[in-house]
Amino acid sequence: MTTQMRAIVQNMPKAELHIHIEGSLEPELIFTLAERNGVTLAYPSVDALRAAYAFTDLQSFLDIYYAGASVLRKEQDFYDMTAAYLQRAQADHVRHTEIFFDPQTHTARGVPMADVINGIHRACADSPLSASLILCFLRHLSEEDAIATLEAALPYRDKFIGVGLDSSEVGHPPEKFARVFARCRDLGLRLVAHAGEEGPPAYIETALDLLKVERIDHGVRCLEDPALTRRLAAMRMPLTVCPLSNTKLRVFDQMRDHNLLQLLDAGLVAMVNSDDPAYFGGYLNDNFVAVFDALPLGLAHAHQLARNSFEAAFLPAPEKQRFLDEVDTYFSAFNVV
Ligand code: HPA
Ligand SMILES: [Zn+2]
Repeated sequence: MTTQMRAIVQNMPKAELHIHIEGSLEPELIFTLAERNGVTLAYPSVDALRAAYAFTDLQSFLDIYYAGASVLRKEQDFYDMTAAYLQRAQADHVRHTEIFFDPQTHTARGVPMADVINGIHRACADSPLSASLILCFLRHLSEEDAIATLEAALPYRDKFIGVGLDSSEVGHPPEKFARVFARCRDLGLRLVAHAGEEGPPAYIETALDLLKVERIDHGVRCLEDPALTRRLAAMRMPLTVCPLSNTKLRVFDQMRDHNLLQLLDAGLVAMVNSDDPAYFGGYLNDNFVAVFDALPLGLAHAHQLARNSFEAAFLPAPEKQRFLDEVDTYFSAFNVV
């Protein structure tokens, strides 16, 4: 990528729609919080912890990700983690972000739901960024556990806009959560699910048909099924693609093997996200630079990715339009609108 192209992509207004807040916990903050809370870590130093970030698949990452999250105990811990992410996102010209959080990881350790949600929400309220929260159910746990988690979160219903589904995908298909997603739909919550990251295209189909999700997180394996790909394009179903995550977790061996360009060429509403930036080697602009360096993507693709990020956002129509206009105005300086 040229220096000019790099600057254009870094400075363009964008939305981030696939970021797990626990995945923004940097090793330095893990050690600070461990000390503050009297938690003993299995690693003697920041460098030793960082050295353990050598993943072979999703599960090998999740084991370390849940261990890192164990230092989060108090409302202020959740606040500090979220405030750090929001500051970093601002530096990457993120205008709007929809943040995933995994309450079961914390409530299982005895942290009150109130402290999880209030800490993350308070940091969002204190930030100049537009930010909303999406509560994710851990799919390796039971649907009963997800239902109990939803009930525990309902007193804070005004502090999150939707629900998602994450953690170990293979062996935990969307249909396992059909009833809790139906309940969330009745409550007026927005619905998303991780599907087609490590799992087969059939999981994308059941996420659409049985969970009735409005976005697919990852979804990169859809291209294995041409009929599904056409369906996703026709319904303008967004895919929240995470390039650095996909290479670190070996969904693709190398960035030059990533299918982002094929997804865009198929007419899919794909955009770039960071997933778990503290673990995968970078925040949103690092993902843009990595994928633009490896693939033949140009100015028109950058414009499309920025537009897609706002089109896919759960924002009221006037706000969404203002962001889309901001994107078009930004790119009009380069003659590609
Ligand atoms: O990429 C992911 N996939 C599934 N679960 C997750 N939890 C954090 N990141 C991920
Ligand atoms: Zn994810």
